[in-house]
Amino acid sequence: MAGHPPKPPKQPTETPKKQWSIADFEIGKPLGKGKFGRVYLAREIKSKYIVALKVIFKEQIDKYKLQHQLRREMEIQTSLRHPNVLRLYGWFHDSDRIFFILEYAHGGELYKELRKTGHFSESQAATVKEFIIIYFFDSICVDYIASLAQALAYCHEKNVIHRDIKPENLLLDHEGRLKIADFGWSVQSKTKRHTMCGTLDYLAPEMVENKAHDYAVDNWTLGILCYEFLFGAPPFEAESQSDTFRRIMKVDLSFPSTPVVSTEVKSLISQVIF
Ligand SMILES: Nc1ncnc2c1ncn2[C@@H]1O[C@H](COP(=O)(O)OP(=O)(O)OP(=O)(O)O)[C@@H](O)[C@H]1O
Repeated sequence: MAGHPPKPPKQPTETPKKQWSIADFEIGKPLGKGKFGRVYLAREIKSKYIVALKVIFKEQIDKYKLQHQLRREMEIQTSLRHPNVLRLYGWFHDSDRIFFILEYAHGGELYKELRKTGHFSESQAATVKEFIIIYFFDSICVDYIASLAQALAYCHEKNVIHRDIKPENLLLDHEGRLKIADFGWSVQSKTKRHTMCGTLDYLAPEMVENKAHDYAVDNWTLGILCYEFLFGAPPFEAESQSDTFRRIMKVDLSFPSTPVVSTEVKSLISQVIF
């Protein structure tokens, strides 16, 4: 079951209007556990295509009244097609569970990679030139920040705001390519939104204050992640949530003396986190 076929014979979506069921899959090892269910490695029996099957318990969804959020996640993630956005091929359900058929990210969480190394070198995170080119002039991406910037630019073009970009929601495929996952907090909207969501450390001031916000909140997070990739911790980390809140509101940004990071990159981060 383990392993990833280099050239899958057929993707689950290629059969039009197929009604999937659990009988179509062989279930393999557990890949992880989320708040509302578990994720398993799985293989579609007919095509032998390897996927990740996310199993969510309806009881939990009902309990926390998350039906709308889940439907939004399904609709948004199925509609997105970008090399750095994790594919949601389809979904199905039985009497008590909902199943998401997801692209399998063989490399797991970027978060674990970050925790292993402590921080990335500047060239791993992205060169300032590449970052600017990718984000503002839409050129080729070479690494994490650049990939993320490009994927976010794509989402924003489609009026999708992710709103919960953080290392835990970034997965890596078998080639180490970054994939944005977990569109549970995302919205598709041209107008400003009001819902407070996401993890405090990565939230923009307008989000922590529960004010109207738009795609700029994802760009803010890009700056936060760039900082975390380079220094190993997000810039406004504090002992308590209220201290983090205060630091975000003041944009209390400082750069540690080590690891050594170029002035250009520091200045870029300061500009993104304005
Ligand atoms: N497509 C995938 N490929 C490989 N591993 C995955 C995939 N999706 C999830 N995982 C693993 O399973 C874990 C749980 O994923 P899941 O999306 O359920 O949880 P989560 O990120 O905590 O989301 P939520 O906040 O919605 O509970 C992830 O942290 C990751 O390690």
